[in-house]
Amino acid sequence: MSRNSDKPAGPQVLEADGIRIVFGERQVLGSIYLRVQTGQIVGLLGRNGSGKSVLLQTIFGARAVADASVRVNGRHVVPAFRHPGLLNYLPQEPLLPPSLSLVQAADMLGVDLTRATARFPELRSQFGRRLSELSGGSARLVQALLLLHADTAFSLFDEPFSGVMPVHVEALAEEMQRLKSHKGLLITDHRYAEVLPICDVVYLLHQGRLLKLDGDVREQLRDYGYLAS
Ligand SMILES: Nc1ncnc2c1ncn2[C@@H]1O[C@H](COP(=O)(O)OP(=O)(O)OP(=O)(O)O)[C@@H](O)[C@H]1O
Repeated sequence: MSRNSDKPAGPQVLEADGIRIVFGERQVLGSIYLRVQTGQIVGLLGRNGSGKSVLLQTIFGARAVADASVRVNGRHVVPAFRHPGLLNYLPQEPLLPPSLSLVQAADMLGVDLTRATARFPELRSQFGRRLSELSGGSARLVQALLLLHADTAFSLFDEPFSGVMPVHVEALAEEMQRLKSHKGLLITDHRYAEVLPICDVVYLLHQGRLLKLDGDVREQLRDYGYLAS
């Protein structure tokens, strides 16, 4: 992975707070403070509809929210996506144009496709195919790998494991752990059994509040009704 020479030498810290979102009568996000540092994988869990996607969209800058503060090393970066090399974001929906081949998609993101897929030999025969010609799970895997290997300080992943078969979920989780030395990752995914072991920090979004979980994370996830008791 090439690194931009103008990036700060030390760790970078992404912080978000002041994000308040109300839909109709319901406050989806209220009391939020989130911190991700380069070198960390941060997990964001929460029940369906708790606001995880909305939070990621807001941090990325795709959703304009009055008073939202997103900072990197204390510097205001709203909307964050406008800052070159700062962060990328995999939404729940497909991100890349389906007509692109894997080679073209990798070129567009400045990623070395051979290196990005080195641990996924099955993908090698598909380099010339369009994303639309891949299976749903393979297309999801390729997009997650390309964003992971792209030269940004942070990556935000909304359900990167969705539809990906178990053997590749494991390999993708390992790849995330390997690459976190280069960047900070914020991941939300209901595959908690795969997410928890790779996380340095786990947050739970519950009734508009973002709770940082310490100690017995699974017990707290049960207490808050995310896991069955
Ligand atoms: N444009 C909108 N208008 C009204 N309500 C919305 C809008 N966008 C999101 N919501 C509501 O905000 C809440 C949070 O949605 P969000 O997609 O962030 O949840 P989530 O935690 O990502 O859920 P899931 O785990 O199902 O993906 C939901 O109740 C959703 O219906």
